Amino acid sequence: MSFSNLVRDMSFKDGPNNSSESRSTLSRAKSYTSTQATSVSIAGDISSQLHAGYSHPLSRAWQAERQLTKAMLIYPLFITDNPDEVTPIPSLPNQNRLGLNKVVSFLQPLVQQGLRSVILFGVPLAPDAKDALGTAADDPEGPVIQAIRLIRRSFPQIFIVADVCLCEYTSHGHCGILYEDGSLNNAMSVERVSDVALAYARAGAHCIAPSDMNDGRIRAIKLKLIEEGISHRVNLMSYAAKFSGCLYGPFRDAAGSCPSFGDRKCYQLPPGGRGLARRAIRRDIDEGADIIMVKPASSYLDIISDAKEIAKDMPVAAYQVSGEYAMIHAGAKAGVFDLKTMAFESTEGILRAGAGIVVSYFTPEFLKWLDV
Ligand SMILES: NCc1[nH]cc(CCC(=O)O)c1CC(=O)O
Ligand SMILES: [Zn+2]
Ligand SMILES: [Zn+2]
Repeated sequence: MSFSNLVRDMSFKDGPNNSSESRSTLSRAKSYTSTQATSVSIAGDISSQLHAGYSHPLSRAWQAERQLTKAMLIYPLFITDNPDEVTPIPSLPNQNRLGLNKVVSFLQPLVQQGLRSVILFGVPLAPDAKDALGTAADDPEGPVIQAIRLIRRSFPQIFIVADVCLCEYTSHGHCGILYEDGSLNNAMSVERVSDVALAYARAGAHCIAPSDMNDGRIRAIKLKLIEEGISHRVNLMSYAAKFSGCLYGPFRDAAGSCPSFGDRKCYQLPPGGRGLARRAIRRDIDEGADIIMVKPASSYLDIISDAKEIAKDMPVAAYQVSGEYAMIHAGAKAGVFDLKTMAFESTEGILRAGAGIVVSYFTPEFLKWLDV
């Protein structure tokens, strides 16, 4: 057995009960080494000793630059226009669509456990709710605007993020307004999206998070907030690096926002597009974003790390999206791993990459798990 193998072997005996055994094993290892490999210096021996850093849960926790805290979590909520509804979302285990009358009782226990922030998505269910312009998005009687008002009244300490997009409200399910040939009319979309953003901000949202991905939307929203005189109290979180891919399926189920034709590849980033992501991050900083978001999270840790490098003086958020959450649940159900362990491991990866804010469907669980 080589010296390094022998030492690695010893790593399983590092509990307090094994310390004397470990010491004697170490001296045996040393004498073995001194006859077999005299070139190993004492300095080499010292620098090879790392396990002291992870022999105790607290010294293990200290190895992380950033440890998950409740304040880092934003919890996604799906609000319907059907006031008494609480409907489980089949593809998103443990998540529900909520009607307005259910929001307060649903949030109450979570707020007590330390919930600090929610991100709101509207889910119009009424049969005539959708049209080509997504008119319902900023309906003053619509679920998002009503939920913003309600949550501000009921839980003044909660930081309310309003996702802004048209896809939940357009008849075609795309994230903007379309030309007749079905392609995205960027100019009209930006105009519409920024109007919706302004409506959410006026209603009292602390943070506007446009996920539509139209070019120039951050600047347009920022200018409208300034013009309105509310830019000092409304934070702008850009989904700057949002990749197209197959991880949004359960969300589109939940929000009823699946495009009726085509896909979103012409306005969300291609999964290999690291350079485009870096350009989008720089652009959105220039246009006035206050927080940069990367989405999805776990398959895009390099992008999170790029975001932290490019936006080093800003908070960076990561969205562990519906498909990632559903995958972890499926894996746990199949016995691949333990749910809680994997929820922590995936989130720690996201923090390690550079995020300081995590949008997570695990938020209610984390609020409990972080207490013990
Ligand atoms: N613009 C819609 C939107 N806003 C947030 C998500 C994804 C969230 C998730 O999957 O959890 C999506 C889906 C999409 O772009 O199709
Ligand atoms: Zn959208
Ligand atoms: Zn959206």
